This record gives sequence, C-alpha cells and structure tokens, in this order.
Amino acid sequence: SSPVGLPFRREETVFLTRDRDQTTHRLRQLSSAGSSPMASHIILPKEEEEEEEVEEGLGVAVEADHDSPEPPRYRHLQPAQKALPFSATCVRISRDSYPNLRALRNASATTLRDDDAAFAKLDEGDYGYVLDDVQHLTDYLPELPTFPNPLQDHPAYSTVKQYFVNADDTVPEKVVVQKNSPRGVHFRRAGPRQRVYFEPEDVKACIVTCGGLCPGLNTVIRELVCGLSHMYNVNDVFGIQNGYKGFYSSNYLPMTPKSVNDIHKRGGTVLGSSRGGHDTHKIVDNIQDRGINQVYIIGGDGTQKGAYEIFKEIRRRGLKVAVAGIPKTIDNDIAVIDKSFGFDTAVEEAQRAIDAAHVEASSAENGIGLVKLMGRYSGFIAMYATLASRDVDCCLIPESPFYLEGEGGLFEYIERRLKENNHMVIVVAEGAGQDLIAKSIPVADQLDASGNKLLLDVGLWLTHKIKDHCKSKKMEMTIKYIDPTYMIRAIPSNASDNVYCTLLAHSAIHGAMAGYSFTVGMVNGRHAYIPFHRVTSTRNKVKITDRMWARLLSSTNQPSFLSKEDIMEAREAERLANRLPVPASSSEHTKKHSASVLSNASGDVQGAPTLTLSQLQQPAAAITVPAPPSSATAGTASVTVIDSDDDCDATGPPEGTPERETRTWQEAEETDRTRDERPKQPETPERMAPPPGNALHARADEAAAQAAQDVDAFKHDDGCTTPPPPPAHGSDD
Ligand SMILES: Nc1ncnc2c1ncn2[C@@H]1O[C@H](COP(=O)(O)OP(=O)(O)O)[C@@H](O)[C@H]1O
Ligand SMILES: O=P(O)(O)OC[C@H]1O[C@](O)(COP(=O)(O)O)[C@@H](O)[C@@H]1O
Ligand SMILES: [Mg+2]
Repeated sequence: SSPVGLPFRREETVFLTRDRDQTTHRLRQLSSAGSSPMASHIILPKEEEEEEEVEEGLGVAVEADHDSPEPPRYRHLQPAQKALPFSATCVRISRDSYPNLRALRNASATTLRDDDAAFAKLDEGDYGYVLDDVQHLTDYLPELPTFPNPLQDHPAYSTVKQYFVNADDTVPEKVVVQKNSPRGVHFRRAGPRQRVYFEPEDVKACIVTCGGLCPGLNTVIRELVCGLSHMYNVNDVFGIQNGYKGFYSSNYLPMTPKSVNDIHKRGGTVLGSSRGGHDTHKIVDNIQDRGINQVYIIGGDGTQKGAYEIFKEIRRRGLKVAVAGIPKTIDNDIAVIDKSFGFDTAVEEAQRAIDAAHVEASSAENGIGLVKLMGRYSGFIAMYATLASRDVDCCLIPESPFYLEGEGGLFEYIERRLKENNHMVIVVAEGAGQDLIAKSIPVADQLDASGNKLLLDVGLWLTHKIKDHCKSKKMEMTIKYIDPTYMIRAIPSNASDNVYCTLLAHSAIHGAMAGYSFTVGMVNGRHAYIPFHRVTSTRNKVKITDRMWARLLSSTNQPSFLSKEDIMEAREAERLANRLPVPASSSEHTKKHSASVLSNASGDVQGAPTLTLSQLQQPAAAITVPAPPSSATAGTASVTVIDSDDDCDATGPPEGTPERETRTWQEAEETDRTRDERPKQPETPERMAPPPGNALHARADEAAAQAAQDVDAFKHDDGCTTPPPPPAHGSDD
C-alpha cells in the first residue's frame, strides 16, 4: 500500500513525491499563503478532517478537476500574487471508499475452472488493489535456499542504479483511472531479483517452440541462450525439437551463444515447431529424467495452456522446476499483453501486398485489388495494415460482421467507390465473413491439431461474389486477388520486434531464476509475470465500439455495416464482458431493434453464391470480368463513425493498444449465440451466477456484500465515465 498511482488529467507538473509524508509536507508548504505562486491553486481538505485522513491517505494527487460536481468540502486558500495556469488537489481517500468489489470482479471476469481457481493467488490490498500473482517454487517447496543474484557482480549490470526490481513492484492492468477508480488488478513486475533460487552451475534449461510460425521466434531463442549465459553464467541449455512432442520423441539439441549467434537473421524457428503432441506426463517424465529445472516454452494460447498443465504436474511431483511461457501469436490475439512479438513485422510485410494490390487496381479500369491477411478470430493485422497503408478503401474483419447486398452493403459501396475513384483496395482478414460463406456452402467445422477452426477462403469467395455482382450490373471491372499467406510471418523480425523479443527473453530468464512460473508479457508498457490462466482463458479482439476501429472507418470511409442498434448491441456485449451494470437505456434499445440487425445480416442469403467448397480451396487467381459499360447507380451508403467513449472509460485499455476480450469462451459463445438467436433472452440471475465452488467468485461476493454499504462512495455523475458498481450479487451482469 505504498502511495503509488498519480493520475494526471493533463501533462502538467505537480509537486508530488511517491512518499505520502513528503507529499503532505510539500503541499502544506505550498499551501501557506505567499510561499509559492502555486498556492492559489492548492486545495487541501478541511483542517478537522486532516489528521484522520492523513493516516488513511493514499497520497493520490490529481490536477484540480474544475468540472467536478464534488461538494465543496475543501478549504480554498487565499489567492497568492501570481497564478499559474494549473492547479493541484490533494485527494485523501478513505479506505472505506475503495471496496475491492470492482477489482475482484475484473479479476474473476476470467471465470476460472475450479482446479485453476485452486491455483489462483490473489493478494488484496487497500483501495481496490488486487495482485493476480504467479506461482512460485516456495508455494510448494517452502524451505528452498536462495542465492545472491550473479548480476550484482556483472560488469555491465552492476553499474546500473537500482538494477534489481523491488520484490513488491507490480504493474496495473488498467492505467487509465479516475479519481474514484479502484486501483484494480495488478501483475508482478518482471525483472531481476536480488536473490535467486538457482545457482548458475545447477541450472539445466530447455527451450521449445510450438504452434504456427511468427517473426522473432529465433530472436527469442537466441536471447534466451545468450541471456542465460551472459547474465547468469548458465551454459547448460538445450533445444527441444519440433514442439511439445520433441520432449519425448527427439534428441535434445545443445545450444550455446555461438551456435545461435546468427539465427535471429532467419525466419521460422531453428528448433522446428508442431501442433498437437502435448502429453503432460510424458513431457514431465522427460523433464524429470533429464534433470531439467528451467523450461522455456514459446507458443500461442494452446501452448500456454500446455505450459500450465506441465507446471501443475511438476508441482504435483514436487520438482524444483520453473516454467516460463513466452506468448507467441501472429494474430496478436493473446489476452492481457499489449502486443505479441512479430506482429509489427507482419503488419509491415502486409504493406507490400497492399501496395501491389493498389498498383494493380489503379492501373486498370474499375480495378479492384483484394488482399487477404491472417487473422483467424481477430482482425488486428488487417486493421493495422489498413491504417498504416492509407490506400485501403475497405477493411473487413471477423469482429465486424458485414453484408453484401442492399443499402449500406459492400456491393453498394464498391459501386460508389469505383464511380468516384475508378479503383479500390479491399483488405479482408481470413476469419471475416465465415458465417456468410457457411450459409452458401454448408460445411462441418473442422479443427487443426492446435484446436483452431479451419477456415474457408473468404478472399476467393468474395472475389467470385464481387465478380458475379458486377456481371449482373453489367459493370466492366478487373479484380486481382492477392493472398500473401505465410509471407507475412515466415520472415525474420524487424528491428523493433528484435528488441521486444530480447526484452521478453530477458524478463523470462529473470523470472525463472527467481523461482517463478508464469507467462511473460508487456502490460501497459511494462514487463510483467502473468498467471497462465489469465492469458489462456480469453482472447484479444478488435473492439468495434472503440476509437481505433472508428479511426479506421474514418480513414477508409467505408460503411460500418452497423446500424445504431448494432452498436448498442456491441456495447451491451462489451458491458457483459466487463461485467458492468446495465445502463437502463442501452438494454431496452438493444432488445427493441435487434430484429433489424438480423434482416441486415441475412440480406445476402437471397443472392446465395454458387461457389463450391473445392473452388474455395483453389489457389488464388486473378479474375477479369469484361462487361459492357455500366449504368450502375451510385449507392448512398452512409458512414457511421462510432461515437466511442473509450476515453471516458476508466476500465478500458490504453488507446491504440489491442482491446482485450474479457469474456470467457463460454460467455463469448453465449453472447454470439444469443446474437444469432434473436429475440434475445434477458440475462437471468441463474445464468450469470458464479459456479459453485469457485473461490474467486466466492471472494468477490464476500467483497460485494461488504461493499454494499459503501456503494454510495462511487459517484458517477460525470455522465460518461465509470458506471456505478454492480449490485451486490451481480444478477444483472
Ligand atoms: N488445452 C491444451 N492443453 C495442452 N496443450 C495444448 C492445449 N491446446 C493446444 N495445446 C498445444 O499447444 C500447441 C500449439 O497451440 P498454439 O500455441 O495455440 O499454436 P497455434 O495457435 O499457432 O497453432 C500444440 O502443441 C498443442 O498440442
Ligand atoms: O497454416 P497454419 O500453419 O495452420 O497457420 C495459419 C494460421 O495460423 C495463424 O497465423 C494463427 O496462428 P497464431 O497462433 O500465431 O496466432 C492464423 O492467422 C492462420 O490462419
Ligand atoms: Mg492457438
């Protein structure tokens, strides 16, 4: 409960320190009239409240909020000679005004399975602070000895002031807060500790890469090998070949700084990778038999689930082994972390495909360039590549359903755009429009060995649909379909990803040496150790009610394919995902208009395409459709720029970072299902009630009961910000 957290409304200097007493002292000094030109703007609590509140105070200070409807319970000082254009308020927060309810609810939003809940390590603090902590060797081996960190004698690192992180440092999941926001969920800060749980000569480490490729895998491998050797003098490092199954089916590959020296210049992974092959017992048997005590696992959501299973088995056997997960995904859809390594590189490479599409399109009469980019469930690559390029006229992603025919549909927009500009570029994420394709070509869902849904080729399908439409309208046009597929991920990482990979590897090494088991990642710009369950129970998705998507719509000028009702519905889904209380108007609105959304979405069914499954599996092809000059009418599609309130949302992630889908899989499926099965059923207390035996929910409810009396402490009268706290038992969320 050290006085951290200084939320500033604007970038102005405020005389504060991290120390509460110093801060109070400084403010008192400043507040004595004439002592400083700032004094006119210092506001302190009334004298009589001061003693008690100093005791209880958090030391949070914000620039004065002149619009705040806060009752005048402050003593305003006499103006001094000079006024500065800013002011400060020392806000003393009583413990009671910060029940842990919201924070606990956020933590429990990833509804844990019972066995995971048993492993959850939540540490509560004052003012709604929750540490969602990671596993440590001493959780089950309490008597382990510690050793001084060899970095303190390292010629490079020993010169760094405060090189070791404070054992109590934590990183907040949300950094945008308001005066009365609880401090929320935090993760343990990554970095070197003063004491470690392994002696360098005793460490035997192994590295494995699993799942699909991603730029930067080799850089992470290189930096793990070099970091272990250069920072901690650990030289017994092995590579596991071809993914999880390599633990028990291949020879281990000795790795040295020399053998990995150049690998970051190559794409892919020198260790090989695979999907499937996770056999917990066989893997841990091999770890045990070979005396491995640090396991570095690089891979996606499935891989991190596997890492967690491995950790649990290690713990069950009482082995002194640390498990460090380094999250990998080209789609950037792993929860909690700001960004996955290799994502920037992929977006950069995607520019080349978009450029080619633009050249082709702009060199033809009524030319259309269509580019398909990776993004199975999340459209981040398509969205960022579109925003970066500025040549794209339309971006389609899985999160934003679209339709082809009718007013506001894709065809209408294409006709208008060609008429206006004679060419256009469309970017489509591979997971977009799958529901539309499925309506025309019913096919049973198939999964790959990682559990990923196999997709139909939306690019090829769209190419045929556009071609057919133009033919029916007698429009001459040329369409070129470009599918760069693996070209955006089978490449070496760029400079910034290289640095990111290095930091991830180093953070992973420091954490393993300190005895933790975790997934490492950057959270709001700081590296943190995240519990495995937090990164695997939800998936990042583009939030279409947020400013980033609005920016995209505004930059492409494309239709949003959303009615106001859709937007309300999306917000409702988000509210559910964040377990926030119902804004009365929103749910009414959603129910009233839900039927119209359905009719929009199904508008395409009449014009069902005649493509076959085998056609969709054909290689990409350029298709030219000559036709007589058109009399096509320009559409009147209107652009809906979503009125996002993310800047007002104290619970939202920072602007421009991927939005996190905080729904559980069950909730996500449930929400998506109810979206399709209109009219929507109201949420019942039963359905949303916490499952019995879930410790986290029990704690949340306990906190809720306690917080019930303090509910008034949450004042949300600014009209657009943090909603009031949910009712005590969460029946409406
Ligand atoms: N629930 C699970 N438990 C353990 N391992 C899993 C689980 N799901 C997937 N895996 C393993 O994760 C690995 C790859 O999945 P993932 O990391 O998601 O890669 P990708 O999504 O690129 O295919 C595979 O080895 C797979 O067997
Ligand atoms: O053909 P593969 O190897 O299955 O990989 C393709 C798929 O992997 C993905 O890149 C996702 O993998 P990630 O686990 O890296 O996010 C998808 O975008 C793509 O459809
Ligand atoms: Mg995966």
